[in-house]
Amino acid sequence: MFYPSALSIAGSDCGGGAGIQADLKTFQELDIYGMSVITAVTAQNTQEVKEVFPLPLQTVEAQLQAIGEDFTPASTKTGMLYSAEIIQLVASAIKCYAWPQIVIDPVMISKSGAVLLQPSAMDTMLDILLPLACLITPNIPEAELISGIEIVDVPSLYEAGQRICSMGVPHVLLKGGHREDSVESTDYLITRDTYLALSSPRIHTRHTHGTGCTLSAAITSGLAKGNSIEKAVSLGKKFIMNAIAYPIEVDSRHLYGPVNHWAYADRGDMR
Ligand SMILES: Nc1ncnc2c1ncn2[C@@H]1O[C@H](COP(=O)(O)OP(=O)(O)OP(=O)(O)O)[C@@H](O)[C@H]1O
Ligand SMILES: Cc1ncc(CO)c(N)n1
Repeated sequence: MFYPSALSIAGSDCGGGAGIQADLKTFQELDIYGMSVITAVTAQNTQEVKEVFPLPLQTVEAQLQAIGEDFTPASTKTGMLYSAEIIQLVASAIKCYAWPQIVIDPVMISKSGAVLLQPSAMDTMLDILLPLACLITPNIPEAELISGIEIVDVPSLYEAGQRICSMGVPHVLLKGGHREDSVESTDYLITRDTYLALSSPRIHTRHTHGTGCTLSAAITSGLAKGNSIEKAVSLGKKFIMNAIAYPIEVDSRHLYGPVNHWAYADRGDMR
């Protein structure tokens, strides 16, 4: 029996709240052996992404190959992929090494507005990466861009999720973190013919840097341990709820403070 392992293919956030850093902290906290393939280095803090440096394709390819030749991660998540060329390398590695349980967090734009996926790369992501995944976790603006449907209420949200399923992915977790009008923060797990609403109280907080990355890494951890998608998503929701609800103050200058990666109440249930 092997120890559960997971791989994150994503960008580096030197501020430690999002990207690869959030993913590895989450894997560690959930007792997963974490691995990383870095696609880009960002110079960012809680206030803004100052610069984005995509890594040379050869550097990304060499990391994918090194992992593929020696490990089979039980599950893999993708985050910031930046370009069509990087997406092509990632899709080839997933197929070549037959990595199972792929979760796509379709990171496009940071909270401060920086481009983390070139607009021209979206079609490549949808055409060649999406069909390899078991789950995609868009926020509302990302789901609107992918589906071409404006989300104004729950029926249009459901329709957008179903449209994305019809593009070749069996499950869509459409995250409601951007619906600021609501008293609940509800995410919807959508398949071609069902949907499940997962709600938690909406917390008024500045500490939302890295919420999406942390949620998808927690779900990927649940999958690595052999849980169903439904169970892994519900465990992930619990993890992010606690990470937002019990913030840590790392520095008073922070704009969007980081979430707390080691703050969930019921560790027994998560582990
Ligand atoms: N203020 C909040 N209170 C409670 N839950 C929240 C809040 N903001 C976000 N969440 C939850 O955090 C998770 C991530 O959602 P969100 O929509 O913020 O993702 P995201 O926009 O992809 O994040 P990121 O900006 O890190 O890419 C979801 O489960 C969402 O419901
Ligand atoms: C590297 C990276 N990935 C994802 C996010 C989330 O938006 C971010 N801010 N930075």
